[in-house]
Amino acid sequence: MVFNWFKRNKSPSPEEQSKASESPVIPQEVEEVFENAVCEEAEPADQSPEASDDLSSSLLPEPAAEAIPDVPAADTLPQPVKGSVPSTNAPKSMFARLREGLSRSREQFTEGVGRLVLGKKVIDDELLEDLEALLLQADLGSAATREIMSAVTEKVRRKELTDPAVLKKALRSALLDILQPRAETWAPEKGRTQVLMMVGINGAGKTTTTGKLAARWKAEGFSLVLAAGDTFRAAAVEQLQGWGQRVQVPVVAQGTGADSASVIFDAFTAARARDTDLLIADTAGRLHTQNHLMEELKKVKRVLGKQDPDAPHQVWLVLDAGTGQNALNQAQQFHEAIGLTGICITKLDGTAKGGVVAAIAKALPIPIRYIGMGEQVADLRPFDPESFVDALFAESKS
Ligand SMILES: Nc1nc2c(ncn2[C@@H]2O[C@H](COP(=O)(O)OP(=O)(O)OP(=O)(O)O)[C@@H](O)[C@H]2O)c(=O)[nH]1
Repeated sequence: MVFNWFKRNKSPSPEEQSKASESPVIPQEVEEVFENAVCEEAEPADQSPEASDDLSSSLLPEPAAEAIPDVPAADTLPQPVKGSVPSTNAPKSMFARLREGLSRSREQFTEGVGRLVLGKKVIDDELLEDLEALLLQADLGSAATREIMSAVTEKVRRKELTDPAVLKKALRSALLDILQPRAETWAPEKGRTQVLMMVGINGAGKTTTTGKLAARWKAEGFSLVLAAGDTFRAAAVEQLQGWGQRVQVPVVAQGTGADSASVIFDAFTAARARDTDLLIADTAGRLHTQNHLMEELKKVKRVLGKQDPDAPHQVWLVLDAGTGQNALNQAQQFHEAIGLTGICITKLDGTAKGGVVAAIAKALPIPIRYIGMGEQVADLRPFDPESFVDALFAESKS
């Protein structure tokens, strides 16, 4: 029976299980769980009182009521751009979407620069001061602002930049210098089960990003399992199950209040047993200032490490761009606590604070993996500095 395995194995904690054996023996039931889980149609949930207890641990249950966006084919998704391929090579609709998504940030930043230079004949100290204030207002943060200002000021001093009308070009290039070192794509590999842990504060977009990534990689031919490690918010489990249903990816879940490390540990055991390429583990939202909750994340890491010393292979922080400079604090503190290997910046579509991407890129040596600018699967795009900057500096009307 699909739903019984986790119940029968609830008693030993992950730590106890891993003590028992370095390479855990995979019970036959796990195989059965997967055989059932990967079927095209999920079994209808048994509503009897007896069965309802078993439903606390489940794979591919009923879809969540919440609407999950349609999953497009892999070749229609925005692809990572390697090297410095000009972004103008990207399909127009995708660039248009990016440009549209960044419209509020563009108004704040680029159009702000346009207003500053309007009618100016020379780049003087007053203009440079106003520019500095504008960069800070656009949430670029002090370190990125300093770097951009020193690049611009140096060009002005050397008389390489005299015309206010070409200031945007200099800004574009300085911004690109900050962003380019953070563009590093990552994708699952065939041949070993990797774990990607998603972390972040409440509502940043962890569950949604987990679902979108699963849709992308499933469409690219990878096998996946999702772990509903957010055992705190009941709706998060349903939300992830809805994504699992939609993209036909098994979801390992237990009831609300279950031990998150245990859920993720079980999911990893099951994923390894089936040679699944990737386990994506969603986790509960937590403030970077809540030490006990940060300890919980460390426990998840520890427990996974007992099955595979390299696990979790990736730990990605999901940041809501709208939190502006606070996103920078979140990134710094999550990185200090658990060591991040990637950042996803969501909700760029709803904010004028897109400059925070530069603030994060400058402050932390962590790749920015994906940016989100909408609810659809295709709105989560691999981070490509060239097209990001192009979209930010695009003319409003074209
Ligand atoms: N506009 C927009 N909305 C987004 C984006 N990414 C996520 N969202 C929305 O943000 C809301 C919160 O997303 P969730 O994925 O539930 O966030 P979470 O981090 O899992 O939340 P907790 O479980 O409470 O910690 C949802 O309504 C998402 O649809 C984005 O890039 N743009």
